[in-house]
Order: sequence, then structure tokens, then C-alpha cells
Amino acid sequence: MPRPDTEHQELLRKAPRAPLRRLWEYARPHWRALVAGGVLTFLGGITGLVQPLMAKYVIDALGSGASVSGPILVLLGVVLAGAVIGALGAFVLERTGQSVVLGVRRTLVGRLVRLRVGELDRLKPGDLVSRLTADTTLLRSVATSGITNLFTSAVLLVGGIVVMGVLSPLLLLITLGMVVLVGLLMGIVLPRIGRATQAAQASLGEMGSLLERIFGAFRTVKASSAERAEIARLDESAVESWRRGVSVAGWTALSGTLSMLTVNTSFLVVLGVGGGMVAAGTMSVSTLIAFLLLLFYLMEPISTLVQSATELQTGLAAIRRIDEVTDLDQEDPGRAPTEPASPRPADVSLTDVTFRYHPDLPLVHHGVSFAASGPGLTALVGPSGSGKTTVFSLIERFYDATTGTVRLDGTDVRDWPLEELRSQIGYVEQDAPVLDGTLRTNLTMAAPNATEEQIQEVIRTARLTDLVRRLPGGLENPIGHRGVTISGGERQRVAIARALLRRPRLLLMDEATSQLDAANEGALREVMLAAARDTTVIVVAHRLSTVTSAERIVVLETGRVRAVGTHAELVEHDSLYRDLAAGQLLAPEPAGTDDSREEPTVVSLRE
Ligand SMILES: Nc1ncnc2c1ncn2[C@@H]1O[C@H](COP(=O)(O)OP(=O)(O)OP(=O)(O)O)[C@@H](O)[C@H]1O
Repeated sequence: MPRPDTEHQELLRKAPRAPLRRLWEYARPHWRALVAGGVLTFLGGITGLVQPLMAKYVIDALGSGASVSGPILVLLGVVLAGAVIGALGAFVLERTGQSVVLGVRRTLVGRLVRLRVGELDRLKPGDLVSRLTADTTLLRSVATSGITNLFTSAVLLVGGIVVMGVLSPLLLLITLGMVVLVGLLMGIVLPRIGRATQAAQASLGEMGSLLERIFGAFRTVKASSAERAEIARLDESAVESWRRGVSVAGWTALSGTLSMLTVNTSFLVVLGVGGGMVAAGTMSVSTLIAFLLLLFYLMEPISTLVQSATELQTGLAAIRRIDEVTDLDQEDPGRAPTEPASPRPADVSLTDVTFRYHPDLPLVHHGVSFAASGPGLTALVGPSGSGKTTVFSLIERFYDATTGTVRLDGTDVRDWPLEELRSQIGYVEQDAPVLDGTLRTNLTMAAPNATEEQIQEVIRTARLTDLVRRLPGGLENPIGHRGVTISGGERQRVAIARALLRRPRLLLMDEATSQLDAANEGALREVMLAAARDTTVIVVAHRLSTVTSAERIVVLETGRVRAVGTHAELVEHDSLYRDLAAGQLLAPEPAGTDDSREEPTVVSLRE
């Protein structure tokens, strides 16, 4: 049976902390409700403790011929009050448990969404989702009733023991022997329950990751006829989770049964020894009955104690998994921009930038330097893997340069408040992702305050008018998970419209490598050129037509800037660029274009 991905678990396991302290940190904001719930539950329990003594009183009264109606009425009142107070306490605790979970989820949601991009590169989103949903649920009872039950049943147990000591020290000794036995038993069983729970939760996380993997490439999975293999993988994780769950169930059942068995055995021993004492005349019948009632009564706190300690293990296992997420690196958004960005196009520069994605990985950039001042179009070209998209990631500060400096308007991007930095930039990724939601929410997500007029304008500019007209709900039409209900070209235009709606001072465009039809390609180039009239536009160019329109072309090769110049200069002086431009790496203009400059031949380039 395969283990849940241990490498992934290792990545998450950064700084183990004391989970009990963390549990208290989560519960502390609700301490008032916790105390109230605990006190109510305790009072409910105390009334139970009084009942055996009342019973003794009633029996003694019966023996002496006194009236018992008064004591019985009081007993009834105590029982009723105990039930009501206990129920109220249970509700207060359950409500507090929900509040604890809400607090933890809020913290987690904030942390997850603000994770550094580099962290997410290495983690599995599906597992993170299960930590937010399944693991936090496990905290619900443990953070409240778990803690308070542990406390109240311990107090009740101690109270019961004191009363027993008063009734008969010898019988108490027998009872204490039993309590010690239960304690020893728990010492063996509880750690096993904790470990098995954590493993079961990890398998659930693994299931989430696998599902996310499958749904992320659903068509590929089906086209590859890989369903059977994927189902088998999911089943393995489900079985692993089941196996661990069964192990938890087994240990829990064993601990419950053994503790009850011990109590029952000691009951028989107490009955035997106490019976002997009554026969010998050293103990009254009422004292023995009261002691036995107390013993029965203590079964509940003991079983609650065992159950709470078991639950605590489950909760602590969940806390360890939750903590691993809260320990991951977060982005600091900085102060939100208070005033509108200057309308002036941005100046971007990279100076001697070296960069690697991870300390264990090789350098992607080996001292990249270039500048792009606006307005105008700068094209980044280079063979696949030369580090073009990475330049954008550094400007957006998805990652920090290993050495060297990336500047926007002369200020190191690390010195910009992150939210403000990104608010200046419109970014169109190569695969132009769109999010589940309506067309409108997709367009306005980067500019929530855009007016209807501005939205209509970008729809026209990005040539989305036909799409909006075609969709039954127009702008309000949902476009499906990852935009599956619209075409690749439409997705790209949505991404461009979204970036433009932000009215960026810097537009970063990673051109799609897939072919668009000539009309669309020409239209998008026009959009880009129009934007470049008053904005700084940097484009990772995969098309000849794009580079020929650029004022400045930066040629990257294996993470180094090989040449910078205009199209004419580079064709003249740079062999790699010549090769790229000749169509070996830059895609030619699709057939049907009316722009003859963009014929993908060396001859036409040299004109
Ligand atoms: N998140 C990442 N983690 C680790 N390595 C990465 C990551 N993203 C990219 N790389 C590696 O960094 C190098 C540069 O990638 P980059 O995407 O910048 O190249 P590119 O020039 O844009 O390529 P293409 O033209 O194919 O899109 C590649 O070798 C790639 O494998």
C-alpha cells in the first residue's frame, strides 16, 4: 500500500511546534465562552455527583421512618436542573467550537491566497484544500468540548475520589488502582491514535491532490484513456485513509472497552470487599450503596476523560497539518495604494540579475541587464527556456532576484509595497488563464471599479464584441471552470481585455505560442501597438510580426542578454536573432495576413 506522498509532506514540515500550545492559541480568543460552557457542563456534572449522596439520605430516612417525599422532590429538582444546565453547556461549547474553526479557516484562507508563488510551485493545491476543509473540521470539538470535558471530567473524578475517601479509604484504594491502570493504558494507546489520525488525514490530502491533478488535465486524462489508472491511484489513497481510520477506530474501541472493563471489575471487587465489611459490621449498607453509586457515576467522567484524550490526539494531528500551512512563506501586500497611479508610462530596468527558482536548481538568469522606458514596445525574444517569462515573474515580484536589481520607475521592486507595484502592471500570461465565473467578473477582477463605459471600450478593443453577443447571458454568462466554454483565442482576448481594463502603466504580454487566425492575430497586434502609444509594453514575442513592430528587441539566450537593438540592427548583426527571425523559432504570420512585412523568410527580413 503506497504511503501518501512523503516528499510533499516533508516540504510542508518546516518548523514543528508544540501543538497543544497552538490549540490554546486558537481557542484563546473564545476563552469567555469556553469558561461559560465549561462551568455549565461542570455544574451539570456536579448535580450528578450530588445524586448518590441524596440517595444515601433517602435510604437513611427510609430506615429511620422519616418522610422521604421532601428529599425525593429535591432529588428530582437536582436531576432536572442538571439536565438543563448540561444541555446549555453543550450548546455553548459546540457554538464556540464552530467559532474556533471559523477563526482558523479565516487565518488559513488569508495565508493560502497570499502564499508566495514559489511555495505553491512545490506544493499540491489539493492537499492544501483538504487542510483548509477536512483538518479544520477536526478541530471543532477538540478545541472546546475536548478541552473542557478533559478539565471537567478530571475535576469530577477528583471530587468523586475525595467523597469516596470520606466514605471508605480502603474501597478508595481499590478504586485508585483502577484509575492508575486506565492512565497507563492511555499512555500506550493515545500516541498511536494521534499518529494514525495524522496519516489518515494525509491520505485524504493525497486524494485531494490526485483529484485536482485529474481535473486540471481532465481532457488529457480522458484522451490518454488514463481513467482506470487514475481511479486506481485514488482508490489506493482512499484505502490508505480507510486503513488508518480503522486503526484509529480499533485503538479507540480498545481504550474505551478496557477502561470500562477496569471500572466494572473494580465495581465487583468493591462489592465483594464492601459486602464483607457490611457483613462484619464495619460499614453501613447505605455507605456501601453510596460508594457503589459513586463508582457507577464515575464511569461517565472516566469514559469522557478517555474519549476527550482520544479526541485531543485527533485535534493535535489536525493542528500539526494546519500549522505546516501557516508556517509557509507569505507575501506581504504592503499598504494598499491610496491614490491613483501616475498616468506616465513606467520605466523598467533589470541590472545584473541572476536568478534561480530554488536553491537546488541551476541559474535561469546569469546577469540579465536591460531597460525599457515608456511609452513603446519592447520585445523579448529567445529560444524556449532562455528565461523570457521569468523576466516577467521578477518584475511582478512573484519571485525575488537572487542577485542584482529589478527596478520600476528607478525603485527596487522589493521596496515597492507589493499591492501598489502590481497595481501599475497589466499582465497577460501565455496560457491566458480565466477563472470560473462570468465574463464580467473575469474582466473586472483586476479593476473592480471600472465603469460600464470602460468595460464596453475594452470589449471593443479586444474584439470581444462578437463573443458577448453570442453568449446567451452576454457579459453575465458563466464561462466555466478555467474558461472551458470559450475558445483558446477568446480566452486570450479576455485576458488582454482584463489587463487593459486596469489601465496599466506597464503592460506585460506573454504571447501565446499557439497559432491564432490571421484576423485575430492582426487585431491583437493592433491592440498591443495602440497600448504601446501611451504605455510601456514588454512582450515575450513568439511571432515575427510582433518583433518587427517593436522599437526595441532584447535577445535572450540561456539566461543572458545576447543583443539589444531594432529589428533591422539585429538582423544585420546577430546570428541567433537572424535564425529566430528566419522562422526557426519565431512563428510566422498565419496565412491570410494582409501585412507583407511579416513573411517569414530571411529575404523579406533583410529588406
Ligand atoms: N516555477 C519554476 N520552477 C522551476 N523552474 C522553472 C520554473 N519556471 C520555469 N522554470 C525553468 O526556468 C527556465 C526558464 O523558463 P522561462 O519560462 O522563463 O523560459 P521562456 O524563455 O519563457 O520559455 P518559453 O519560450 O518556452 O516560454 C526553464 O529552464 C524552465 O524549465
